[in-house]
Amino acid sequence: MVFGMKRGFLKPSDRGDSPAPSKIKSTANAFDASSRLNDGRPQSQFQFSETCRLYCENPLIVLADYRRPSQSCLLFLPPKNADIVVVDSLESVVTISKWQLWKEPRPAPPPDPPFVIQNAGEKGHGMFARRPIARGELIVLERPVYVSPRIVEVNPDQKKVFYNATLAGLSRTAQTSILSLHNAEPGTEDVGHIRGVILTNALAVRMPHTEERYPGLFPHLCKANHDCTPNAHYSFCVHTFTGRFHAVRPIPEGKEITIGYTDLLAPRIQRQEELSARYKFGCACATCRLPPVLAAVSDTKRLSIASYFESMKTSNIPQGASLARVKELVRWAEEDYLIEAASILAISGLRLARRDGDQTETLMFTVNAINHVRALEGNDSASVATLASRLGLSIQDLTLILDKGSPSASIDYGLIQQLLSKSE
Ligand SMILES: C[S@@+](CC[C@H](N)C(=O)[O-])C[C@H]1O[C@@H](n2cnc3c(N)ncnc32)[C@H](O)[C@@H]1O
Repeated sequence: MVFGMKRGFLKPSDRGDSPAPSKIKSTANAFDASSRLNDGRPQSQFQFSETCRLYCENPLIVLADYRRPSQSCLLFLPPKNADIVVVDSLESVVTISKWQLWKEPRPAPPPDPPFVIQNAGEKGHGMFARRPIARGELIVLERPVYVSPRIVEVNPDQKKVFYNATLAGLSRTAQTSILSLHNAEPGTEDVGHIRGVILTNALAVRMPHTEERYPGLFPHLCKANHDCTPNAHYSFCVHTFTGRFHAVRPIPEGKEITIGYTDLLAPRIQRQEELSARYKFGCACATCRLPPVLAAVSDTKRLSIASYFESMKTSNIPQGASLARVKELVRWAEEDYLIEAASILAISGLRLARRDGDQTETLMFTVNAINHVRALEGNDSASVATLASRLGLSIQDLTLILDKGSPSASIDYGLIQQLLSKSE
């Protein structure tokens, strides 16, 4: 579950070094192969000299800086078909190269992609619905082409070489997709294009070997524009190493598919300031264009939810929280299609109801939470399975219940009761 993750987690102030190539050289010309690292020897056994450069074919690993073993390395995956580059320390690169997931077949995108990338006027390119998309439908699923930690340690003299190498190992298609991403960061020409590209486009990637989320670049996902009431949700599935968008409400054919880049619970003025500072645009979405009275209502609702979340930081069940208040906040979140917030609130509500021994409310909140998590992350989400198991219901039973009607209002609670009594 990706509660709380938002696109803008990588700020210019904490980005470290993320420059890049102005010219892409072929990998073979950029480095001398002088050592190999495919026999699993611990990195401490390697002799690093200032000019040491390293190649491995399976998978291809290029050690681009070498003075300290912890410094940044590149890993191109999968072997001989480099559609992903991972930048990390040597220790991590060795670990990553051994992930089982590279041996498994690559996850397939939806067979009939419901989106198209096209001109979005002043916004540049954008993602649009090719056909009507249902709530909870998987819109796009893809692996990142470029993943790096937030702070990349590179010797200043070697930055250009290093960042040239990061792209040089990729397939032509993957290179082209990175180079076609928008760069909203001025003044990055000196170190190359990719620094600004990461700042403008990065989405959070969960790495199986660390709690840290890494910035990742995706060919299609990064083409989606922002809306303060987005109709799609980004999540990252660590088991398949894929980023996904799901529709959080029905999207009509031709409508733009949008995600939230910033904290959607912040008031309008704050959202606009952040979008302007980081992404260099003034947001003119429908929520930002609300007349003053309605804008104030929208801000109040969002701030109230944010304040409840703040109080959840000290306790899962905040002091003084009541079922009535949580229900009201869920309703507000649903009215504004803030589905991620609605799902977190519903989970909080179910905890509260359980504490109070209120079985009916526990059931209602659990189903409500499942319904929203399904919209955010799809039926195969681990969070859906966890919530379903709390009810003692199978995913099939749940699907039967929830697919009778997508809005939470039309959930068939009678049927749930029936199934629950059957499973007891
Ligand atoms: C991740 S890119 C999105 C794809 C981009 N539009 C493109 O052409 O590749 C982010 C950039 O898109 C533009 N953008 C995104 N959402 C926007 C919006 N709601 N209004 C205006 N520009 C937007 C801004 O230039 C922003 O820096």
